[in-house]
Amino acid sequence: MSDVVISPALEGTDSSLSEVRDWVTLLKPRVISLVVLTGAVGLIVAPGHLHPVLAITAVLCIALGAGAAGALNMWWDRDIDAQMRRTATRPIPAGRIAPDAALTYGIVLSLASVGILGLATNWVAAGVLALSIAFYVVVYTMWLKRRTPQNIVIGGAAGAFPPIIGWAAVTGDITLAPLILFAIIFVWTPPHFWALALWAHGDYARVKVPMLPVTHGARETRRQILVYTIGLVPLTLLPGLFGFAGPIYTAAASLLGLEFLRQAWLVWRDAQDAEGRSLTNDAPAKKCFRYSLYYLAALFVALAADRLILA
Ligand code: HEM
Ligand SMILES: CC(C)=CCC/C(C)=C/CC/C(C)=C/COP(=O)(O)OP(=O)(O)O
Repeated sequence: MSDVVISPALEGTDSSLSEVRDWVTLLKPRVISLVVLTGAVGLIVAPGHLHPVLAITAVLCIALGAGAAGALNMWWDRDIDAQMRRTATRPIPAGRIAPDAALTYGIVLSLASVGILGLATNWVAAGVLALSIAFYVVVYTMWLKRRTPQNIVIGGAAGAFPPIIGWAAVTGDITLAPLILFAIIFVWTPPHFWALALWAHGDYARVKVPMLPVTHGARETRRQILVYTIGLVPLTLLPGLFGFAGPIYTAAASLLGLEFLRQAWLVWRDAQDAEGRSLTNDAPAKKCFRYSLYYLAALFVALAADRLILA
């Protein structure tokens, strides 16, 4: 067996690489990917034309703004993140990034994303980006998250703004169509998050964050997931009914919606003990959470495909 000798120069590269990785982690890159997709689709389906360079700049600003909001969320939540298994290794609780540095980073990136978007497109889009950052950081993270189980119902609006931002970047205004896209993400968020909270509730209970499964139990959470999903599916048919999406989107929304209903139904029907706790290690809830991500991505891709193919 040969010993691997790492030269000091390579060690340096290694540590600066992991430092870069930590700064990227602060932006919650995996969550951002779906935010970027919904924002980009808002931009694609909006009537009118934006120069490709400006369109790419707008999408990058949405990503940067959402990432900055994620960094500010992690700065504020560093105390509870340190105590939750899922979040304890994040850069701030693990001591790899100083809280003050993360705060500065989040503020600078927020200002930069809003400023650049305003200069590159218009101040309606930039204003909605600023609003969504404020909604996620102030309304959800600082105010509602630790106070009420309705935290993600109200605070979830933050993540529903990106299609409006994309649309407004092209048109400079906000009409019924982007508001419907907002409503779809708004109603999608509770089943998305509560499916995860069903099996992560131990973490939330430990840090006294009043997520629905902690305050109202697993059975009520399953019921709410089903109720919101039943509300969501007809909402996703509105783009077709209002004439800004065609048959590709409507067919996709129907099929994807039926599967989401089936997943939510299986969560509701999951084998439970007397208190409604899962006897299957929350297998249906885990599947439903994963499906929620696939669902929203596929729905928005179908909307864009409809517009690009049938245009
Ligand atoms: C207040 C509303 C929301 C809450 C509380 C929430 C919560 C969560 C949580 C706790 C996770 C687990 C992964 C992690 O540790 O980061 C997660 C994953 C995810 N969320 Fe949400 N979410 C919300 C809204 C959204 C929205 C609006 C989107 C995009 C449109 C989104 C996209 C995603 C994606 C893509 C993942 C998977 C990340 C991965 O693969 O690790 N979420 N969400
Ligand atoms: C344009 C813009 C600002 C978009 C961002 C909006 C957005 C996607 C918000 C929700 C994302 C999310 C992972 C929330 C969870 O926060 P949490 O604190 O409950 O989760 P955690 O415990 O994993 O930190």
